[in-house]
Amino acid sequence: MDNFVQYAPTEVVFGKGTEKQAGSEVKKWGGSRVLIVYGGGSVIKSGVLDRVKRSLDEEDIVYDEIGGVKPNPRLALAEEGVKKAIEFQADFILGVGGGSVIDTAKGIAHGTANPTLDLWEIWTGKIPLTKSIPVGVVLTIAAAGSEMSDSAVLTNEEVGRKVGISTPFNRVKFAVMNPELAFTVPKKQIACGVTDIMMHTMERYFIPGFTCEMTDEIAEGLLRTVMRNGTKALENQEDYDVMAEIMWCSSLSHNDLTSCGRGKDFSVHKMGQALGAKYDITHGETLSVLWGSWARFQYDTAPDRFARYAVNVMGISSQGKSQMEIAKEGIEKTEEYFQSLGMPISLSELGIHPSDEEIHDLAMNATQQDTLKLSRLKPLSAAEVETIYKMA
Ligand SMILES: NC(=O)c1ccc[n+]([C@@H]2O[C@H](COP(=O)([O-])OP(=O)(O)OC[C@H]3O[C@@H](n4cnc5c(N)ncnc54)[C@H](O)[C@@H]3O)[C@@H](O)[C@H]2O)c1
Repeated sequence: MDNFVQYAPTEVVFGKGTEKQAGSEVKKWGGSRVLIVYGGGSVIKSGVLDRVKRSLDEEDIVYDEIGGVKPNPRLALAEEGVKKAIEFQADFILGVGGGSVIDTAKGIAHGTANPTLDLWEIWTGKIPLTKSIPVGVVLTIAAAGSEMSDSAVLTNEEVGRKVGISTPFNRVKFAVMNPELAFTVPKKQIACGVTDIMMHTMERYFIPGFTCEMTDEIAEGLLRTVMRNGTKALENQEDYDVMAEIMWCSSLSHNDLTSCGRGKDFSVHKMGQALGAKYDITHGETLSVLWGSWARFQYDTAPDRFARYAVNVMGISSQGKSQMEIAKEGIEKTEEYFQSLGMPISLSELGIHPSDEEIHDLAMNATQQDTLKLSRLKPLSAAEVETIYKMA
């Protein structure tokens, strides 16, 4: 087991009706002037935004708001939010929505605390982030895990890049999670969410060289739970217990519990972000499209790890088979599971047929111009990443 620090400071307020506690949570964490951030209107239609506002009123907390966050959230809207927050003298940012809203809220908080600095320069690491203002979240979809993660992802449309920033300042103060709020999530988004939750766990699992029994058992249990309930949610998404399991998996998959003693990789995410920035594809789809090709390209470097996954997560029988055979079956069964959710496992299923030049650009983008070796299984150069894109 490698040395590690486990830091997951977010207060989780989980269960039915908990959005009514948003106001008291904001007050508890010192907020008195709040900028509410939300997306395309589902929170208006469902009435959740009104309930959240009422709970702020009850605590005499004043607020302003910014809506219109889109999936693959844009830097430009976060910058608009920073302006609004500064004008309003906001001391707290409250995101009501999913990963796109939460990441925008995090961006607005960082920009508001650093009004003289350029947000994109902070985002890309050119300027170190040394302070922010507090963020709270009312989650409406189980997927990204941003409600407990140390990361946030924004797309800069001007330069065509989708970039994530990891920092302790991205840990939100509280996350209100009422699974009932996710009953209205479209089926495609539920499937994308389950895929993303799986990938957050798998990107911490396929790292060879460490013995981490407890961490492995948690990860394998999480994967089995989210897969079982993912299938059930597509049959009946208004089953509270099913949605509750998925929502809790979403947070645990990305609060670093499953990296303890092993760390994380996130190469599939990096390759997926390059795809998301270029083609504006839903995040979960970028992952289901790439994972099988990523795994086939390098499972021979850690067949024991892939075989363990195949047996313990995908339920493959090991009898009479070599580790390589078991590992390969595990990859195939994972792709079959993605397909059972209606997720694509190749780019062509999304109608995307990139040219060689476009694939080269994607690989250069994902590897930061071939300066970043992706993957902790086999450090992948830009040329190898190109091969994986071609396989996908
Ligand atoms: N910060 C992180 O740790 C992290 C991790 C993974 C992914 N991400 C990023 O998060 C984004 C994806 O976030 P997401 O998967 O949570 O989805 P999302 O926030 O993009 O939302 C997906 C869609 O579902 C809709 N929606 C949300 N809640 C709804 C509800 N209750 N009813 C009806 N519709 C609803 C949204 O309006 C949107 O159209 C991507 O940009 C991805 O790169 C961030």
